Amino acid sequence: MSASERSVVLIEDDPVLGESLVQRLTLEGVSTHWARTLREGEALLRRYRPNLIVSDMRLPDGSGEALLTRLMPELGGTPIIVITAYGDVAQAVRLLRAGADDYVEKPFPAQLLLDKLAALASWSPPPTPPVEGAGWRSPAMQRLRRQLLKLGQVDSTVLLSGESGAGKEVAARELHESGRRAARPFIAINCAAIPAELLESQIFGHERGAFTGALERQTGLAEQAADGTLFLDEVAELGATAQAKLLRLLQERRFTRLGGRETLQLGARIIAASNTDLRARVTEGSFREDLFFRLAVVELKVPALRERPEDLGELAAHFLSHFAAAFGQPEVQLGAEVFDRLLAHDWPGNVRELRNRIERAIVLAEGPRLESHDLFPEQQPEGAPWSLAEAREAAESAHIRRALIRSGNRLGDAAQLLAISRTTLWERMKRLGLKP
Ligand SMILES: Nc1ncnc2c1ncn2[C@@H]1O[C@H](COP(=O)(O)OP(=O)(O)OP(=O)(O)O)[C@@H](O)[C@H]1O
Repeated sequence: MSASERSVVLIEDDPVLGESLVQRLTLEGVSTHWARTLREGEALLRRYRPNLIVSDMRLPDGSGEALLTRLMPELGGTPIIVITAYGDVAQAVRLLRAGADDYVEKPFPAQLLLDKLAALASWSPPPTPPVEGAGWRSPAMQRLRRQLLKLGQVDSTVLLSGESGAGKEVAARELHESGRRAARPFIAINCAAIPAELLESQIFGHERGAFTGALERQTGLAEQAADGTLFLDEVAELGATAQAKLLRLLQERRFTRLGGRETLQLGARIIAASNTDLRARVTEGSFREDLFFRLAVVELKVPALRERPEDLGELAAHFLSHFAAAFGQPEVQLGAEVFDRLLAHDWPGNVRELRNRIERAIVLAEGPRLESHDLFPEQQPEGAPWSLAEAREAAESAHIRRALIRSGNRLGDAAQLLAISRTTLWERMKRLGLKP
């Protein structure tokens, strides 16, 4: 992996430590996104898919342990290094057991973290599973599909609501692909992921010289969508200026590139989505009412995963076979009692959470069969307390397994990924009872 591909989300409130880590990491060619609070950290984690997460445990708005334990299963196989307070061994053990990969104790030299990072940052996310017809069995999803099919034949603007990860983008694509614009482009914009100052030029494009750095004319996404579909995800996050521009775009169906004179026609159909209650945003005054009514010509709700248990089995099977193949694993199966556990879970992160729990479990499980504790590591029964040495060994062997999977079980390549010699790898595997 080239250095430019490495990325880290750092959650650290200490300005001096944070700044020095960002500087060191940037110098090493790692692109670093720095959050100073848990809230910011959660937003960055959802926005980027970093190669590595580094998080302090004591933050102004709460405990990093609670955040990571909650998010870990949703983060797929992404390695996590936690920064713990000096001497808090119990916390380090708890975090390693829940799935963290390593920890550093405060205070620590930046170099120590960089060394740990070098060993872990070789992780790269596997390809996203295709959306291939799984997850539409339940009555609620069948009803939704019938509505999408009808809407594909007309041009009304549609607002999709539903919890994060429920499948709003999947529904938007289904509408597009089953409709009469299917052969045209489908362009998705995540309004929350693009900084406000860039959003306008992303949507409308710009002319050469429109602002400093605009060296070439750039067509915007509204133009690229042509007479296909423009999907605006997380519209609730648009600022006041962007809302005004979007309203004008919807009213006039015309726009100009930034710094341009030519008036262009909007040919695309608009689908918008929000995982927060847009009506409530209107009531509290942060979302324009006139824009809301323009967007919500037809409103559809994508049901949460907990409301459609009939879809769980099929989706789980779909993700299992995808990730097993992506990691070059032989067929992976679910243990007998796992299905009941899946049904009992509340799925706050919906289908995305299911996908990421399965991805993480396949990377970290010890055998070809996934058991409940592989999918829900944060809910392990306490049992006999682990010593720090045991927790470290478990994290180490999980990390070695990850390297073996990534290198197709070639010891030499895995050793290189782990930045250790072949002999050292061999000895560690023997000590940990791992088979190549
Ligand atoms: N039916 C499905 N089949 C396969 N994958 C699915 C399905 N539904 C959702 N997913 C996967 O779950 C993840 C979340 O889906 P999607 O992005 O559509 O959700 P969303 O509701 O738009 O989320 P957000 O509010 O965070 O933008 C994606 O990785 C998507 O591929």
